[in-house]
Amino acid sequence: MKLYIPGMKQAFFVLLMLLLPFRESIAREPDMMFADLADYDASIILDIRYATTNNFTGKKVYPAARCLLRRDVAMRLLKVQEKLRAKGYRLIVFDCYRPLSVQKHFRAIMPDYRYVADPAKGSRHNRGAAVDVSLADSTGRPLEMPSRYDEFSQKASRGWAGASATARRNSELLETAMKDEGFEPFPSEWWHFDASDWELYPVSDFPLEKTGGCEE
Ligand SMILES: C[C@@H](N)C(=O)N[C@H](C)C(=O)O
Ligand SMILES: [Zn+2]
Repeated sequence: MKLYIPGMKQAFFVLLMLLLPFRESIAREPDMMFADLADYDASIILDIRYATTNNFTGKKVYPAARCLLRRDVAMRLLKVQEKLRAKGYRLIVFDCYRPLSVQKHFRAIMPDYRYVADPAKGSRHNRGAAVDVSLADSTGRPLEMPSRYDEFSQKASRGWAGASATARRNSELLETAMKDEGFEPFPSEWWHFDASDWELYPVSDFPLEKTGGCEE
């Protein structure tokens, strides 16, 4: 026996139409998971300064020297490393995901938007969508750059005219490699790069634990 309900076909069609945009939004949903870079590539040099006293605060701020990034952002950074290694270079990573509470602490010490983002808006680091990086040669020796990391002065600005030719060439090499994989250079800091789709990711404040804790 065939069951026939009047208007059934039309109702099915309307339901389908209602569900289509929902399906599209699922397809566009970004990957919110965090990845620990060390789980993927041991050739990237981790020099997580905020896990040491060698940073602009003079204090150890992170309990662990880890680079956590949104998974897709981490995959892009791995591609940068792969391409650089083929040319005889390696990435040095200074900072990745940074909890919002740490951003507030930094901002209290350095209240200048050119060097520390406003925690009211959230840094792209707080979203797991920014990295502070430099370059080393294949043996791990850091390359000359226009300034020290977190040197909050005009020396850190991209295209600073006072940089040596070598430092300029090295920072341009880094910039090109990062841009090629979808990272945007930050004008006042040669080391800082934002994932171009950073807006997709929410600001987070989970602590950087010694292990685990890779979720929002
Ligand atoms: C603090 C410095 N390393 C940095 O990452 N600055 C940018 C602007 C930020 O806070 O997002
Ligand atoms: Zn940064």
